[in-house]
Amino acid sequence: MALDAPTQPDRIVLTGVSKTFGAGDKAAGTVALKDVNLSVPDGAFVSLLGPSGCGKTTILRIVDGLILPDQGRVLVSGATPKPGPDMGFMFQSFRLIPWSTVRGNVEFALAESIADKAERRARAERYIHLVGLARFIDNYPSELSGGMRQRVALARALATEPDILLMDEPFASIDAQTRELMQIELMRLWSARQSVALFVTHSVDEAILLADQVVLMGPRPGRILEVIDVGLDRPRWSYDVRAEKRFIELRAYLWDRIRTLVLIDPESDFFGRNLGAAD
Ligand SMILES: Nc1ncnc2c1ncn2[C@@H]1O[C@H](COP(=O)(O)OP(=O)(O)OP(=O)(O)O)[C@@H](O)[C@H]1O
Repeated sequence: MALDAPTQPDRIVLTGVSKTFGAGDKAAGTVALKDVNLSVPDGAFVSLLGPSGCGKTTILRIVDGLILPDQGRVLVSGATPKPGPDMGFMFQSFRLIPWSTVRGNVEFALAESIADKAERRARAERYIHLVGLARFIDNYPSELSGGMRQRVALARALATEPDILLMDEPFASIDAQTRELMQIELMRLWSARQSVALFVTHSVDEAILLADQVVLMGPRPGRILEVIDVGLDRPRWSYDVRAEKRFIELRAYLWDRIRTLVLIDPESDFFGRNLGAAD
């Protein structure tokens, strides 16, 4: 993927990556990724968009080193990826420590990277405040709503201030108003640090709003169909980006592509439906 500054080194590189789950002697398995090539330059924010089951999460898990590809090569910062404090991730199945408070959950994530207790506490408080949970800092996860728990997980992922952020639908169960505020906070943090972000979302608007590039993925077997440069000015919170002609065109284009992909996927619940036709 070329950015405005072509001299930027690629921070994440996937070359010919394929992954099949559950392939055994008898079972053929599920092909999650097929020959995926992706290069993410330093400082880029990339959204992964595509129908359910197209392999978006699998890409994140391969990039963070939690699963290995069957074929192909993955390089993160020039080396084989492995989880560590330079990588922050927030997955759909984020797990909070139930017997620990909001503060305790975020501080725990910092245990490895910040030795000084006071510094760790200050950092945790800063991010808990940032996700709007200052009033709930001493509450336990069971005392929070689903969206609030998701915000704790977000604070935990951001607090380590990682060079690479891997986020799997981090705002999925957050209410619409809070989600907009969280998007702005994420953009602010990302632009201050210029870390690399790989962001999975089902929201076309969110994908465009946040990213430098939108990677459109196709249904099974998971492939990258297109990489689109968003090309909207930053900072995007300083103007009504959704009213821009470019935003409206991109949204219409991506919606049309995704709708078509869902309707032609035989494994989709909406396969073959004539959506939009009058009854
Ligand atoms: N651990 C696993 N074992 C078996 N199959 C798996 C596993 N993980 C993923 N898959 C399958 O691989 C395919 C890709 O899954 P993945 O979660 O990457 O898709 P996705 O695009 O993130 O989906 P969604 O948008 O619904 O979260 C799917 O068919 C899924 O069922």
